[in-house]
Amino acid sequence: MNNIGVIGAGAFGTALACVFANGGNHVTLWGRDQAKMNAMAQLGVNSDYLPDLPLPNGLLPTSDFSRLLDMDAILMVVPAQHLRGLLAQLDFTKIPCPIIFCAKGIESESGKLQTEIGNAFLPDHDIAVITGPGFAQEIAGGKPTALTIASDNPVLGERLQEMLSTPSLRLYLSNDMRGAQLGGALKNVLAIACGIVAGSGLGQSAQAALMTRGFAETSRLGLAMGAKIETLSGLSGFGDLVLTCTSKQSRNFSFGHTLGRTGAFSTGKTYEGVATAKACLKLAQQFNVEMPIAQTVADILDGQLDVPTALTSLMSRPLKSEF
Ligand SMILES: NC(=O)C1=CN([C@@H]2O[C@H](COP(=O)(O)OP(=O)(O)OC[C@H]3O[C@@H](n4cnc5c(N)ncnc54)[C@H](OP(=O)(O)O)[C@@H]3O)[C@@H](O)[C@H]2O)C=CC1
Ligand SMILES: O=C(CO)COP(=O)(O)O
Repeated sequence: MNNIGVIGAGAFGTALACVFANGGNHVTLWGRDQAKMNAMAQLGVNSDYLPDLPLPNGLLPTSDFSRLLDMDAILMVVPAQHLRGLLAQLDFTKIPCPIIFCAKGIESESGKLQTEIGNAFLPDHDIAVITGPGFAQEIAGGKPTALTIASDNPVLGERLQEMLSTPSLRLYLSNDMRGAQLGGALKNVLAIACGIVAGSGLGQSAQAALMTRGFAETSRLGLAMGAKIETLSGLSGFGDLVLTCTSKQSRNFSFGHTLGRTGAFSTGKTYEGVATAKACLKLAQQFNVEMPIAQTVADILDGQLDVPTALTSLMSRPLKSEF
């Protein structure tokens, strides 16, 4: 039994907290809003994000950061654009345990990955990444899920894999944190694109084409940035792309679907692909890689392209060889 901390009490943080508690661990789930965390502790449910799932025994919701002093590992599960602000506020000097980054996004202003931001604030901490195909609702409900745990340090990676795997959550080990994060972040941009195509009624053939060419785009950027093709083709890349680009359970896909169907931009939920589309363009430029799908999504989101024009321009690009 381990002491596991989770920072970020949204859908995914709560789901991970549930699965670790159901696996027999002591879990402390930290959220920034005291009233919400008190209500969660009293009612035994996260009414805002996972209202249908009672919290298991062994899970302590709190807004008191000092409750995280004695953890074996802490998972950071706040949306990617808010990681920097949160790390600037929280003091980890008395918390020496490994920190695991779980958000799927790239910081739009800087083009930085979560671990790059993490390293800047926590240079002395061991760090790792958890990512891969899994919806919070299903994970929290104990449905079987396989995710990737990535760390540069193989000893740490194995220790965390052992510590955090449970009967319903199978963690596969990787030493490619960069590839794992890129795959998880870019699939959200592609899910918006696939949602637009589906919502516009263009058919599943177009969706398959977009997913495949989107994967080619992800691989081009990933390889240019030093990621491994095995990682990009694994759970954290191809696996999550398949899940997210084909399911209305995905917020990013649904965002795109509504946009394609009605022309309206949804608000009020975490749509990581929106900010990450912008970040992709920075990285594409920096690494001199062509990313026409990410560019098109970013242009639509910026209001520079309407959906019909965007689709025509993608289809009328110069003909080229597949590889
Ligand atoms: N949901 C899912 O199925 C999965 C999500 N992920 C990833 O996990 C990450 C988190 O997503 P998810 O939990 O679903 O998001 P949610 O929208 O469900 O929850 C967001 C959480 O972040 C907190 N938060 C928002 N803004 C800030 C801020 N400025 N500072 C501190 N905390 C903040 C919210 O707190 P408050 O309630 O107080 O606003 C809330 O606890 C994303 O990167 C997502 O891609 C990964 C796999 C699956
Ligand atoms: O990352 C996810 C599934 O693996 C969840 O996707 P959404 O953020 O689009 O809901």
